[in-house]
Amino acid sequence: MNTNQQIRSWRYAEEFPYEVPTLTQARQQAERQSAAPVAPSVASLLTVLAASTGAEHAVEIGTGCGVSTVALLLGLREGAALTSLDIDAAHSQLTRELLAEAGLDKNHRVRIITGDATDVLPRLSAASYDFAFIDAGADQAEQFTYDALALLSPGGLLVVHDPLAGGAVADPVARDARSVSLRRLLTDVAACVDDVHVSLVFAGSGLYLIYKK
Ligand SMILES: C[S@@+](CC[C@H](N)C(=O)[O-])C[C@H]1O[C@@H](n2cnc3c(N)ncnc32)[C@H](O)[C@@H]1O
Repeated sequence: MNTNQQIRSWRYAEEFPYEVPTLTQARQQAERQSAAPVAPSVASLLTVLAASTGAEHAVEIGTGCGVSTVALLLGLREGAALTSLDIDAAHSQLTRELLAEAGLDKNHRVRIITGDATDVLPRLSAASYDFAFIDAGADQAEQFTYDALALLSPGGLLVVHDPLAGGAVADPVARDARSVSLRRLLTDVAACVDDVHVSLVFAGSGLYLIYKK
């Protein structure tokens, strides 16, 4: 495939997903609050991954205004638990209201926690989650990834959003602290071949999938 065909195919894939009204509502709210939501391609992938892994205990870092939260709940089986963290109380509250309005908090055990993931993640039970999603910005992504890996039980899946920091990581001349930290994260985790399977996926802003053996 040449570069033009790749760009055309990427655009087609990005515009492909159909979103249910609750996701559209969450997306509009996120845009009003400037809490950049995951792209439709990422939301649809999260739903498929949450459903296909059969996850029972999921954790999300970076609730924002709930686009990824809704996408995860659409895929999680009935009765599954989702703990979602955000440092911003207004984002947490808007997401709680959205989930209640859509009835998405009825068939799952949902906890929306307001707090800094730096403090909250070490207090969650280690090796007790089978799905984790990180979308709380590039600055702390490296630390949150290792914290989230400690929360996963063997067989669990960790999904890190935007691991290429909007393209900076792939730019060989970018030497800023974020790009260096994310490149180190990608390569260090991938090198742990006895402990993980990894895949770098370019949907939306990109995803780093880490399966814990
Ligand atoms: C890009 S938004 C998340 C968007 C959301 N995943 C969605 O799809 O709608 C990033 C969120 O991470 C939160 N955040 C940033 N630093 C954090 C931290 N240290 N602990 C918890 N949340 C944090 C921000 O408040 C913001 O709501």
